[in-house]
Amino acid sequence: MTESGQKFKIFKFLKIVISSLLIAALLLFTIASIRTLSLDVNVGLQLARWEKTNNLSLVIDHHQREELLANFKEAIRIRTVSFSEKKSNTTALIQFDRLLRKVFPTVFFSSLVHHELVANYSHLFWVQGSQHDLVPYLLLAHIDVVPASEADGWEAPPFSAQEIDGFIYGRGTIDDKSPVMGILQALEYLLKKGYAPRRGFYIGLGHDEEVSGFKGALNIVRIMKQRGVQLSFVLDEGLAVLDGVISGLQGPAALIGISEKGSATVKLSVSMVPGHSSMPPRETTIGILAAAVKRLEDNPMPRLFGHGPERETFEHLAQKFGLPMKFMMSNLWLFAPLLGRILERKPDTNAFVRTTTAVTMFNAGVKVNIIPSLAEAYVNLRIHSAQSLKEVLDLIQSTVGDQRVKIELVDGFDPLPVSSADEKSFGFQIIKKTVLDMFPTVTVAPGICIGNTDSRHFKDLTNDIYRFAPIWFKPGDAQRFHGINERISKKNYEELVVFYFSLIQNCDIQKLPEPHSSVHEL
Ligand SMILES: N[C@@H](Cc1ccccc1)C(=O)O
Ligand SMILES: CCCCCC(=O)O
Ligand SMILES: [Zn+2]
Ligand SMILES: [Zn+2]
Repeated sequence: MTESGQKFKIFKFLKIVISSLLIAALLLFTIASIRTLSLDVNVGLQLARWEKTNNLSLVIDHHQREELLANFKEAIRIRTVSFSEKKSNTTALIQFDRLLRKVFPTVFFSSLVHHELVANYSHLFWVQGSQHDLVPYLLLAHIDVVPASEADGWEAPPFSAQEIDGFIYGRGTIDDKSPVMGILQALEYLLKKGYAPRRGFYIGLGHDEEVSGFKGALNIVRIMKQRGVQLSFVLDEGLAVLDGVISGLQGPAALIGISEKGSATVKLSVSMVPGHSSMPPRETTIGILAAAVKRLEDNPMPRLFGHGPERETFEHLAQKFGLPMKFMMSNLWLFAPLLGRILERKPDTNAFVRTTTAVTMFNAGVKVNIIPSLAEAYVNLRIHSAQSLKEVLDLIQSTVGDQRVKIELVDGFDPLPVSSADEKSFGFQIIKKTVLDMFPTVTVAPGICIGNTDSRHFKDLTNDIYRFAPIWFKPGDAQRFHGINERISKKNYEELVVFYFSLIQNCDIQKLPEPHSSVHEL
């Protein structure tokens, strides 16, 4: 072959190689832009700036992981105890404010974030979104904790944040400082990475949730109402990931609270003329009140299992039970009464069955040789969604059945409205997606929050209030709530940070995809 013939052949070969490379490059670019476009539609702009990820270790290094745990421990050590509506540890609340400013500088100095103190010790953050037509949401948590005494049997001092077997022990580790610190830590990392939300959102941190929220949360609501704020949804503390807690349930279940029980705190009192204990009446004030309290405990409120949002919970979870429970849960129309009798056997599942009655305080007597002039007891009830506050008070009246016992309602409210949880429910689906992205084996179901939260104050600002944090509860862990040895594993705390880290990004979605697609494709 002549030299020119060879050159021509080489030229032709090169031409083919270059054009195929160009076609391949074009093809790759097209695929990548379709994927980015589709993901962009689903998860917002930040992909353009940096890859969205659920994996914290892709975002932070080992040193930062140590740092986030140190920040959390420091928060636990500050004794932000609420004793009563009138008595809080304000020094600790001020210390806590200083801690937040110290460990989350990017949050406090970002031009995207507006921070204000509310009622001196609560915090309201507004994180501006680039797309003003997207309705904002609220992440809610509380700084205050209930009292704790090491003498009650703690394995580690309740404000030490001591590590034992990978768990951080302390009051507030689950209720509610892990969400407080988890939300802000997630935002700190997002802002540091150059993330800017499309959908604006609020972060509310109340300082008196454990004693009603009338100063913190209620003032945050007042400010929001003054500014005409409407919310897409609220996510507050509440239910969790239950793993082995509901007997017979195969695998962990993330229950997202779509309502919460009502509450009533009732004061019972008996008074009579005091006297010398050497000449006692047949019954003293203590005896009369004790008998009344005993009648309340011996006559629990009626079983209402299946008449509230718990119905949806068990219908969602039915497939995760073995027979016969699966059959029974799929036919609650027939088996609800029987299931109620099964679930009422344990305190944490009895709370799904009825209005619960807890005698929590009993005070009487001043001296061993004086007939007590006054005996007082407080009863705390959490009202099932199918009952009203008035019905409960009437039942207490009839059960006590003794004119000598004075009955007073200290504070109370009806069960809360039920939030949406269908495939069109933005907040529910975003929370569900975020949970499933992190814990693919978990079953997500709507649930009734058996305790009460600050979120109830926000019911005029949104129809959709959810009570959930991805805190992992094994059997017995529910007793740590307001109990002894409250704790969270280091791993679970990091998961909380990732959860909020992902949730904030997932909320940038313009709108939910059509219902036919699985939640995972959001
Ligand atoms: N969250 C606490 C305190 C509280 C009680 C009642 C109403 C509101 C808040 C609880 O559920 O016990
Ligand atoms: C049990 C779920 C909510 C409890 C709220 C609290 O005790 O702070
Ligand atoms: Zn609490
Ligand atoms: Zn709480």
